[in-house]
Formats: sequence, C-alpha cells, structure tokens
Amino acid sequence: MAVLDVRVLQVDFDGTRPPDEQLERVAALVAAQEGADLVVLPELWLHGAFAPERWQETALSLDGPEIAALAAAARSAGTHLHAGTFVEHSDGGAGRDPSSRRLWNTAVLLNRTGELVARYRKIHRFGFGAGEAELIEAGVDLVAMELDDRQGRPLCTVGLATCYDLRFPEMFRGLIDRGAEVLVVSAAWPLPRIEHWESLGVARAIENQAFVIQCNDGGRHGGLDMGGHSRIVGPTGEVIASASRGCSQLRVTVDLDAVASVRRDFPVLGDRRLGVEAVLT
Ligand SMILES: O=C(O)CCC(=O)C(=O)O
Repeated sequence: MAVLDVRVLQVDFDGTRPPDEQLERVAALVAAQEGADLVVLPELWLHGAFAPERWQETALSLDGPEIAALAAAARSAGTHLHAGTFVEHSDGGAGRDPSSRRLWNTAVLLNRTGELVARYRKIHRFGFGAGEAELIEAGVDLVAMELDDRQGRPLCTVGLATCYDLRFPEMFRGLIDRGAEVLVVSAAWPLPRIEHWESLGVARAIENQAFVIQCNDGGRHGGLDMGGHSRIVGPTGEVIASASRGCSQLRVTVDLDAVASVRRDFPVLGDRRLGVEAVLT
C-alpha cells in the first residue's frame, strides 16, 4: 500500500510579528515534522495577504535566506515541503528602481533534501482589478510534480494551486491531465466566504477523483479574519480531516491507492467530452 504522511500547518499572521521572528517560528514547526512525507504551509504567511502595502518591501528572491531557512527545516525533518506562497520579486538587474520590480505570488516546493524542485506562480489573481490583481503578475504555467518516498522511489504526483485558483475547475483538470493524484491548495481565504472554500474543495476532489489538501491561514491578514478550516478531502469527496480557526495542525496518513481504485471503479473521467460545444451545436 502506498501512503503519504501529510502534515498541514495552519499558521497565523497578525502583522505585528517581525518577519524574521515569523520565519524562525514557522521553520521550527516544519523542522519538528519528522516522519512526514509532505508538509504544507498557507499563502503569504510571511508577508500578509490583503496587505499589499507591505509587498514591495518584503518581496524576496527564491535564492535568498528565507527559502534557505525553510530548506534547512525540510532537510532536518526529511520531508517534502510545500512552503506556502511568497511575494517573489525579480529585480531585473542591479540598480533598477525597486518600486518597478515585478512581483509574483509564488508557491515553492522543496524536496526531502531541501532542494527547490518546483515553483508555481499563482495564475488567477484575486481582487477584481485591485490589490493582488493590480500589483502581482499572473503566472502562466501549471505545475505538477512527482514526490518520492524515503528510498527515492516515485510516490505520487501533486498538482499545485493557490487560493482563488480553487474557483477555476479547468485549472484542476489541467493538473490531473499532468498526472496529479493529490491537489494541494495553499490559501489566505477569508472567513466570510469559508463555506465556498469548503464546498469548492470537495467539488474539486469529487470531479477530479483526487485528494485535495487545503491549507489556509489563521489569524488576521490586513485586518481581515482568515477562515482557517484547512482540510484533507479524499477522492470521493469525503472530508478526512478538518481544522477550525486560528493556529492548527492536521496530520493524516493518506492511502494513495484510493485514487486509482476510485478512478477504476467509477471511471467518470473517461467520459469527458472535450469540445463539447461543438458536439451540442
Ligand atoms: O475566492 C475567494 O473568495 C478568496 C480568494 C482569495 O482570497 C485569494 O486568492 O487571495
């Protein structure tokens, strides 16, 4: 039986803790996850989501000290780490005006030895023309990546998505077409729409017959209460584990074979009809 020991770390952010303290605290939590295959963190836990005024100042480069600290923590625990998302900058070269830097909301996946193996730049930017939609560049690439076991054998393929992406089912279809069996959603989803977070996570699991791992922020970002309710949903839509609000951790051993058996026993994915408009007209 192929299993994945998953730890979801629903960490908080309140804007008052200095970033180096926040980083140290979260890296220590990751380093404590010995025995995990995959640890997941939420969106913008270091910068603050809904705090766009902080993004230029706190933007980081993926080869900088913050990712190095998290890589050391992943290596120490011997786990893959979905490190959540960061405001990533590309400064376009020395001497360029920092206010004109390009920014992305970028998810980072590190392997068991701390090597950065995948980078996913959020494709769907939230804000309807303001905030993230105004200040952050849109990613263009879907990212699915194979994880391995402790002996280096293939374990499963994870597909990466961030927060608002959850509302766009076609993106998740693209991820399963790239082999994803486990869909990981890192988020800063606000409390007032938490029912959407829950329902959409279940919907993405059912329609794709895949595990969905949802890691939301706790605490307050930019004065907005985050909804928490991180969850792990199975490939028939069953909620395997669910957190409440605030700081919380989930630990679940997922039976990866369930994806193949659900897809074999109820093979709806084989009935997809691409180009359906053409068929209907
Ligand atoms: O879609 C939503 O309701 C929340 C999305 C969001 O907060 C985000 O992508 O940052």
